[in-house]
This record gives sequence, C-alpha cells and structure tokens, in this order.
Amino acid sequence: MSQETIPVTVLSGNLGAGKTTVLNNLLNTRTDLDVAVLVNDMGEVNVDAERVAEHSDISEDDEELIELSNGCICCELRGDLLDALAKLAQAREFDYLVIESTGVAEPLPVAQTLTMGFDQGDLDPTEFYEETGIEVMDYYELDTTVTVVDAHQFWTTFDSKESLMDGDTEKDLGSLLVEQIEFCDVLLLNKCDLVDEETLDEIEEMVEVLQPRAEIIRTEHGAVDPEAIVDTGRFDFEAASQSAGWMQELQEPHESAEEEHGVTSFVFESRRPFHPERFADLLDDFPTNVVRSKGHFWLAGRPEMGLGVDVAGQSIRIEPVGRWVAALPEEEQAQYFEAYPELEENWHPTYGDRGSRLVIIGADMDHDELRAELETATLTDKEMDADWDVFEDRFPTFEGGEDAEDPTDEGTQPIDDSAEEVGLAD
Ligand SMILES: Nc1nc2c(ncn2[C@@H]2O[C@H](COP(=O)(O)OP(=O)(O)OP(=O)(O)O)[C@@H](O)[C@H]2O)c(=O)[nH]1
Repeated sequence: MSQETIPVTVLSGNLGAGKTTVLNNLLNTRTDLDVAVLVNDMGEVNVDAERVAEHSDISEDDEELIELSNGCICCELRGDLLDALAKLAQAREFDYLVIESTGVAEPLPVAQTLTMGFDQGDLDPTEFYEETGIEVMDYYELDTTVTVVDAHQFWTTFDSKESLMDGDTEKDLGSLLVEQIEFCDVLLLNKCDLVDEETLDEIEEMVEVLQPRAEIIRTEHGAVDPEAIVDTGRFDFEAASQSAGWMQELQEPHESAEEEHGVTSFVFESRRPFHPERFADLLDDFPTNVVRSKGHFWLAGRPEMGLGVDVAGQSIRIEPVGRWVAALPEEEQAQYFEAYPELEENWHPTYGDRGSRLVIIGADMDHDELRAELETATLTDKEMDADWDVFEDRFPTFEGGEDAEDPTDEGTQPIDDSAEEVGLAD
C-alpha cells in the first residue's frame, strides 16, 4: 500500500447482524488510530450514525462521521459515496476509513465503486466530479471487506423467502446473505453467545464451502481483534470476485467429500437440452437441502440464448446469461474460436457450444439421486428428434432474447466466464 492512500475497511452484513457493534468496538479499541466513518442507512434518519456517535468518541457533528441516508451505497447512492469520500479526504486528515453499509447492500458493487470510481460503465459522473476530476482512488485504497453474519439468525435468514425493497429492486434475505458471504475477505460469525457449538460448526462448514477464501472469526458482541479487520491488506478485487465456492467449483470441478455436517457439492453437465416442463417442475420442487446452485443451462426450444440458474437459500432466479456462439453469424463465431480455442474442442457438430453446466451445493444431498433427477429433466433420445417448439415452456422470456431478430442486440453477449448476469426475478 502506498503512503499516500488511506486504507478502507467496508463492513457488510444483514440487518441486525452486528455491524454497528463491530464498528463501535473497533473505535473503542483502536483509539490510537484516527478513524473516519461513513455510515449508510436506508431510512431518512441515520440511526446507525446516531449509535456510533453515542457509543464512541466520534460525535454526530464531527466531520469525521459522514452519513449517507435514504438509499443504498451499492446502488443509487454510488455517486454520492464517491463525492462524499473525495470531499472528506480534501477537508480532513485521518488515518483510516471505515464504511458501514446498509443491511441490504451487496459488497461487490461497493468494492467496485471504491476501486473503479466513476469508471464503472453505468455510473453517471456527478457535478462535483465533472468540476474537480478527483477520483476516489487518488485518496483511498480498499484494504479489507468484512461481512458480519448473525449466527443466531443464520438458518432462518438462509431459508427465508422474505424480501426487501432496495430502491426499485427486490432482494430476498437468503440470497442477500449468500452474496454477502461470497464476497468478503474476513467473515465475522457474530452472536456466538446465542448459539450452541454444534450449530456454530454447522454454520461454519456451510460458510467455508460458500466462501473458501475468507478468514472466518467467531465473535460475541462484535469483539474482534482490530488487526483482523483493519490494515490487513487482504483485499484483492480479482481474488475476491473469483472466491465464491461455486465459481471455484465450476472452474475446477471435484466431487467434494462428505464433511462432518454433510455439506457437499458437485457439478452437473449435459450436452442435451433440458425439457422445459420437466426442468421447471424440478425447479419448482427443488430439494430444500440444495442451498446454492449456479450455472448456465440449455433449454429445448430456446436456440439463441443460454439461461442461468441462481439458487441461494430458498430463492431461485432464472436469468439470461448470453447468446450461444452457435447462434451467431459465422464471422462472429470465427472471432470467438480465435479468442477461445477450447470452444472448438468442445464444439458439437449440430448444437455447437450449447449445453448445461451447473454447480450444486447442499447439505446431506444424495448426489446420485439428484444427478438422476437432473438427467431425467433433459430430453430423451426420442425427444431429441422431436419438434422442440411444442413443449410447454413456462420459463420467463427475456428482452433481446430468442425472439430478437438481431443477434448482436445489447445485453446478449455470448456465454463465457465473464458473462454478466441480469438479475431478473422469476
Ligand atoms: N446477544 C448478542 N447480541 C448482539 C451481538 N452483537 C450485536 N448484538 C445486538 O444485536 C443488535 C443489532 O446489532 P447492530 O450492531 O445494530 O447490528 P447492525 O448490523 O449494525 O444492524 P443494522 O444497522 O440495522 O443493519 C443490537 O441490539 C446489538 O446489541 C452479539 O454478539 N450477541
């Protein structure tokens, strides 16, 4: 880390997990460090900021306590976050910055905002930025992303279908928890005082499978050694974005061994399309012990677009992930073959790159049984020769998808590892 930049720790975690408690604990134990704090709250009144002011040396009038209220810094307040931080750094000298996100914030976009500033594609430059040209990266360097998890509420949240509105987006608590676990350097398993040892072991095993890279620390009342969350130098955007268990599993598939609490994973692959009705039935009645599934699939009758499945806790989302290269004009295909030689190796003479690849993570799963169910949801030999358009298909259709005439439509890039997901709820 260079001398000039101010290191930043970002605290994320579900509502009530203990972020403010961790923050106050930190402020009260590292009194030698001049810490500035930015607290984000969804409501109009920044309750967390009040509580930080109440329980630490920082007062609410203090310019070291910045409040961003009435929105979320992972979405609509990204520009405000960048402005606030640039102004803070210009106005004051301090050693360290801690950002407490709202309980509904996803850590990845917050980290992206801090590491890329306004250069994020969909973020309009603010007036302040247009005038000054000051980039947040001129002053700050993201040091550690911390996710605080409520051990007591863990399984309830995980299995919850309850959803929250975040701006215009609806998020359900279970999948938000998974996202927060999947993107962090340090994971604080808080409220351990309320949970027995056996449950803690179970949670830890699940967390380790979802997020193999993070350091997991058990805490009570947010009491953690400041060294573990401040100035750790652990943050690495590339590593953090690739660290989710499902991603590693897709990159290097291996049938994971049965652990004590039976959290295992496997990758299902097929070069046959799924039957739309049978696969939809299977997803509707998906085994509840599958806690995470991610990947892309080929649906019979959808020759243009690969779809993605995203299972987190009790929520199942289907989303478009991109066009099959096989659906592109020949000149474009040639470009892909050049860029990705492995594409040609796995090319099917009739169906090209179409196929399905899903990672499934769960507790006490019967791999053989689930594999067989997935297999049964793909087309039979007879169906392979039938007309696929007559199958009942209740999967959502997507704009710019298989109905689109121009295969180069925006948002429908061919499938590769970097394919963006479009978060459309089912
Ligand atoms: N028993 C117990 N209670 C805790 C622990 N940590 C925090 N709490 C309590 O849990 C409640 C929520 O803690 P906060 O620190 O406000 O949680 P938060 O993540 O900042 O909450 P939001 O800002 O609403 O998202 C408070 O009443 C805390 O006192 C813990 O380890 N054990």
